[in-house]
Amino acid sequence: MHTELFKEFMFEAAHRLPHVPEGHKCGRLHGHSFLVRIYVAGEVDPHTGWVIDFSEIKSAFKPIYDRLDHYYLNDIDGLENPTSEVLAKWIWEQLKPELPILSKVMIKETCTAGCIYTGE
Ligand SMILES: Nc1nc2c(c(=O)[nH]1)N=C([C@H](O)[C@H](O)COP(=O)(O)OP(=O)(O)OP(=O)(O)O)CN2
Ligand SMILES: [Zn+2]
Repeated sequence: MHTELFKEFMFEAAHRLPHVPEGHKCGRLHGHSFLVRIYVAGEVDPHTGWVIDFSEIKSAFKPIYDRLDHYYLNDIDGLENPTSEVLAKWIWEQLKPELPILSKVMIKETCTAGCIYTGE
């Protein structure tokens, strides 16, 4: 049986978008409670009944979480223009080597707006 799992994380961070048009509200410094949903996909092990222990996803994401939570995202290498799209790809690139069965990274930066990156 093949399944896709997810685990959610929330972090708080500040950012501004440097390439928006003059006067755009996102050019100003502001913050979000970012929601990150990490997806993995694979075969369910018949003995354990799972693809991977959710806690392994948490452990793999922890060093990334520690770089993001309560930071100014624009100061982080690779996040100088921290849109949801750029952030989702950045997280993918950090996480994929540690979690090869990673299948998607979803970011929600507000209650109504977000992005899904699948590595392409
Ligand atoms: N494609 C993208 N568009 C925007 C991004 C982004 O990362 N990718 N980011 C922003 C801002 O960071 C902004 O904080 C979030 O945008 P928005 O949904 O417009 O914010 P609101 O919650 O104020 O939206 P309303 O639905 O109008 O209340 C902007 N665009
Ligand atoms: Zn924003």
